[in-house]
Amino acid sequence: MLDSSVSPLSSRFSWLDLIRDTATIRLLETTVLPSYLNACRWFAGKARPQDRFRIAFVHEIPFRPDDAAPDTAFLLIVEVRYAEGEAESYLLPVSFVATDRAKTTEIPDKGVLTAAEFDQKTGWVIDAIYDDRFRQAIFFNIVHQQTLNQQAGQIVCHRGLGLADGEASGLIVSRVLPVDSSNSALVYGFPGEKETYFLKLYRKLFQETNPEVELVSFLTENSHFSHIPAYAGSLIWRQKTIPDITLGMMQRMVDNQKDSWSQTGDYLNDFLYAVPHRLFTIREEVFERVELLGRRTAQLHLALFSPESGDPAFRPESFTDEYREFISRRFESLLERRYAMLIDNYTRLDPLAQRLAWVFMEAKEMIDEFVEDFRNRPLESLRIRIHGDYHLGQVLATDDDFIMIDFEGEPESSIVERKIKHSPLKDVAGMIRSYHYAVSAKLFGSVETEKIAPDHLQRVSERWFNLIRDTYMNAYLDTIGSPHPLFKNNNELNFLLLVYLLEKAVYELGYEISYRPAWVKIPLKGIMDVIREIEKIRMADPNRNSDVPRLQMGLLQSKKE
Ligand SMILES: Nc1ncnc2c1ncn2[C@@H]1O[C@H](COP(=O)(O)OP(=O)(O)O)[C@@H](O)[C@H]1O
Ligand SMILES: O=P(O)(O)O[C@H]1O[C@H](CO)[C@@H](O[C@H]2O[C@H](CO)[C@@H](O)[C@H](O)[C@H]2O)[C@H](O)[C@H]1O
Repeated sequence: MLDSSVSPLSSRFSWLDLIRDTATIRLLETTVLPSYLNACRWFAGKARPQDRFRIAFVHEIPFRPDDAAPDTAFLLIVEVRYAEGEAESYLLPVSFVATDRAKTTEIPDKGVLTAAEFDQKTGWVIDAIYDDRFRQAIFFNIVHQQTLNQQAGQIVCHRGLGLADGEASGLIVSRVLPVDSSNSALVYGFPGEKETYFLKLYRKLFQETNPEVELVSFLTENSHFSHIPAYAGSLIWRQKTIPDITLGMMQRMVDNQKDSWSQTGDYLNDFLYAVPHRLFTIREEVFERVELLGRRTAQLHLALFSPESGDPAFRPESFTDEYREFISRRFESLLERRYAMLIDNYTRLDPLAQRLAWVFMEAKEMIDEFVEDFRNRPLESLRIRIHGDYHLGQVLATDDDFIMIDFEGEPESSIVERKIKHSPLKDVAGMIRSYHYAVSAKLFGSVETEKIAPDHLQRVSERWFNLIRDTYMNAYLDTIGSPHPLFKNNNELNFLLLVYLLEKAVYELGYEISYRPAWVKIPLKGIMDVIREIEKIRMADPNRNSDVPRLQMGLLQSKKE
């Protein structure tokens, strides 16, 4: 599998001296890393013109001495500079696997950086996640809470409550989880038993503790919340003068068959098959699952609502002027970008999406007025830390329950933005949008319904969605209990839910124009539902500004209607 005809990178130094080997570092920066990173799924800079790859720091993670000779992996902190915009830093652990060892190690092609020769020893420089010695070393360091001194600061390993005392002292086996995502996942287990630990190695690094570590450790150690995989530890790069940088986090491994997006898709199949027969079927089991997710979501928010917390990061806050100004500005700028994207891509949209796009553009003034209302209206509900990127794909379905994962926040937001407290209704809106996606994607993307008129499909999916949304929402609110300081009253609750639903659907619109043009109508329909509600609120308000035009719903009719 490893191609021995590739001409190797050659150094007179030994691998252990990589930090001093400036010529090899240079060569890696100029010839190896650009092509390697651009082929990695987790490298987010592929679409940006790149200026330079620089190995900004090298940390050493010695292996445990299972060999006669000491050996080590290096954590490369690779800084990528672009023609425009901010530079980014990525974590790339590397190890050197000599030719004889390579024969007995399973290394996928995508894990090989280059063939190499160090001090006359030939072999391969690989992404160290594919080297069991590295995986073992990381696990050992977390279990034993090691601190490893480096040229720049320290690598500090923290052990969490999810790693039971004594449990991890025996032999452990490990592998790389074959999920291609924005990070890398390593899993660990005891021989002959189910895998027990899941370690996420973050690839894109931020100068701040990753919000995921803050939330998961708080939920495990402070709230004892059992519907996340318990926090088992983390890997931190600590320096005196700048905030901690999180390199990895370990949690308990969850035995799951699929995530809730796939599970909801399965449930929707029954519904889909009945549509051509003009039957409307939802099994009771589906309502029970949706109700359970509503309850679990509320329990998550109750676990994050911590008025007594000594930690200011988790203390509830009010809707300050700053917060409202920040959200309003971010929203206005998002709207501008989305209108521009729609205009640029209008001709690529299908007729239904085009009609929806028209109504959205015609409603601009009404939406502006709604955002302005959010900016100025007094609000007495509270804001807390939330999941931040909550949708069906972030909830694993176990046999009879749910486990929530991926607390990193919105991928497009900066790390500081991801730590801002919001109303938990932002998460609720994320899940509601996800149910809307699930039914729309199923009905509009399946052969069973391809001959059915889009307007009819729209009505059928709306019926399913309304029932599911209400089931989820009722279970959520029942569990939160009323009155609750998180939500001042029903008026505020309904208003805030509309704000976050609109924001989420407008965000999704950009994602779909860029990645799945056939799905653009899904967020546009979500936007439509919200602006209909806004219109109702306006009409009921005697002080409304009558200059703002009414919603042009007539534009939604297809010609034959
Ligand atoms: N604790 C866990 N136990 C088992 N599988 C998990 C666990 N956490 C995540 N996964 C699996 O790994 C995938 C990626 O995890 P996620 O947290 O979403 O990482 P990323 O931020 O890289 O998308 C998930 O979709 C899920 O299949
Ligand atoms: O999970 P990510 O953090 O990568 O989120 C991005 O991709 C999601 C798609 O995978 C996208 O989510 C949208 O599509 C989902 C179905 O594929 C749906 O369940 C979500 O409700 C919808 O928002 C997400 O917006 C994007 O940030």
